[in-house]
Amino acid sequence: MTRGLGGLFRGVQSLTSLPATRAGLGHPSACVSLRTMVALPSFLSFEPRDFSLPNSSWSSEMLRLYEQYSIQCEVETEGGENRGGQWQRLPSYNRSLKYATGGNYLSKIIQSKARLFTRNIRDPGAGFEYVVFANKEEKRCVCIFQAGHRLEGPPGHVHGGATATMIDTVTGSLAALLSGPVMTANLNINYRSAIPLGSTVLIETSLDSEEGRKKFISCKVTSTDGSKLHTEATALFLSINISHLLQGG
Ligand SMILES: CCCCCCCCCCCCCCCC(=O)SCCNC(=O)CCNC(=O)[C@H](O)C(C)(C)COP(=O)(O)OP(=O)(O)OC[C@H]1O[C@@H](n2cnc3c(N)ncnc32)[C@H](O)[C@@H]1OP(=O)(O)O
Repeated sequence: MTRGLGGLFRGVQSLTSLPATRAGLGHPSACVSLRTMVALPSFLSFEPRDFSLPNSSWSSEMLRLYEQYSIQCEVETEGGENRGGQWQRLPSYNRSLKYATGGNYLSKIIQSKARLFTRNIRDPGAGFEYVVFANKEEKRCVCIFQAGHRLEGPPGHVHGGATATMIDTVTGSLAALLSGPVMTANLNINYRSAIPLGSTVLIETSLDSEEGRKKFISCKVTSTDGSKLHTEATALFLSINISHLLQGG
């Protein structure tokens, strides 16, 4: 499931090799439990839901664009090599640590009730429906976003905070794809025209420049045909050591 995302969260992956106490598991026996859980027979194993796959709520426009980018995605050959397209679809679970463990158990143990903000509404179509495609070579991402009825701000339109959340998510995904664990240091947003609830929009983001631990990224939210500009933003992400978060951020 994490095919093609090998380098995505290098720093996070090292979590899996942390001693139990540093990984926040609290008790040394947690190491044993983790090993036990990994050894569970497959019929008992936990299969996480990848929320970035099509569901019944997706509009025809969302499906069309999903198809358009999917056919440009890399494919894994029988020999296990990645070949083909320049794009990759980023999987999306309801815990971000699942990216790093291929959807496995670690994230169930640490802060078991925590959920990724954008993926905590399970009712299809009610909240943030989106899929992110990344082009690592060109250092850019495209997100197809369909805003559900629970994201209302002004009547019939998307809440500015929901738009900001999506901008943070897509720019953050690009920054993490390029350099591992990051945190948003700065986000500047200009709202140009309101987004109708239920509509499908494109969130396009690209790397402007980098300087040491800093990644400067810009972002545009437009109608799917590009004719209407909804929002423009710039963001600064700083690479962090994962211990920054484990020690309380
Ligand atoms: C985490 C891994 C999970 C991966 C799974 C990903 C899953 C993928 C999908 C989800 C994607 C979602 C993405 C959401 C991302 C968030 O929403 S993160 C949450 C919101 N952000 C925060 O809470 C951050 C809070 N702030 C902090 O923790 C710290 O201030 C920071 C940002 C880590 C920086 O602290 P620091 O590392 O000590 O850096 P510091 O030494 O202060 O500054 C270093 C340099 O940056 C500059 N700088 C620092 N802050 C600023 C600023 N605000 N403005 C301008 N310059 C600044 C400094 O001036 C300095 O510059 P130089 O002097 O070197 O030229």
